[in-house]
Amino acid sequence: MHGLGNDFVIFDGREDRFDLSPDGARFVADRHRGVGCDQVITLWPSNVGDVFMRIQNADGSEVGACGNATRCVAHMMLQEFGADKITIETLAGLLHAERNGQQVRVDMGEPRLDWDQIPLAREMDTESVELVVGGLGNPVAVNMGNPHAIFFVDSVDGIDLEELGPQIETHELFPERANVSIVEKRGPGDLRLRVWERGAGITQACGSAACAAVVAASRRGLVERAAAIELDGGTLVMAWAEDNHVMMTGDVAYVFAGHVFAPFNLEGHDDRERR
Ligand SMILES: N[C@@H](CCC[C@H](N)C(=O)O)C(=O)O
Repeated sequence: MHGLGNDFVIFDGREDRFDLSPDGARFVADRHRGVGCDQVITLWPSNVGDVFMRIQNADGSEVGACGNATRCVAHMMLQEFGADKITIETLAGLLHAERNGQQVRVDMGEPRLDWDQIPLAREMDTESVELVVGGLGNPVAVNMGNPHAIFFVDSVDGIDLEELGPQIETHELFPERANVSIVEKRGPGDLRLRVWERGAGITQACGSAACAAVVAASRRGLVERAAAIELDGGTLVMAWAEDNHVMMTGDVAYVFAGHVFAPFNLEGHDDRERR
């Protein structure tokens, strides 16, 4: 599936508890050798929600949050259960999702804003982080179940995110690395966002980055706790509600790729050569 072009391979491991190693996830996500995706998602049974969603980045790392995959999995489960609401457990907590017409709305939970919750390497104001890399400086840091650095710029065009993204992702200030966003205010309640994702690189969209962006822009007084966020792959409607929860609404899409799996041994080995 994909959410605004941020694409996923989703394994249903609810019955056999299918478990993919970091190497296996890297292989599946590889766009040349494997199927190719930004994140690999595995569904497991949950004791507290309708389903547990495991998230592995294209580099094999396991993470706590993925907004776009949450919408996709929510849509699958809403269809399967014939329900209007669903709960999804992740490493970061229990998320609630519901139908919103053809779209899915997810309560992405509460942002964490203290320096040691991001986490940063040392104490500082997360609304103005002491960091300058290339032409980018003073990001807002937000944790949405995963760490985000949000840089506000006059124009997102012409910024070399391929060059600066990895430098910031792996900067010593972020002991767990960081997702890196550049945000331009295009109008009242209208933000343009480009993202370099931790463990995946440039993606067409990042739901948790959109959450972090509406929180960061609100803290800086650029929006009034709500925004339409325009990503490379489409638009997400975001709100940071008065109860401190971040609400995300957007599209999902199915990509039927079952036949692509046939040549692969999913333990992480490509056995096409033997066939
Ligand atoms: N694409 C996701 C975020 C996936 C995880 C992220 N790369 C991380 O390492 O934290 C989204 O839509 O939120």
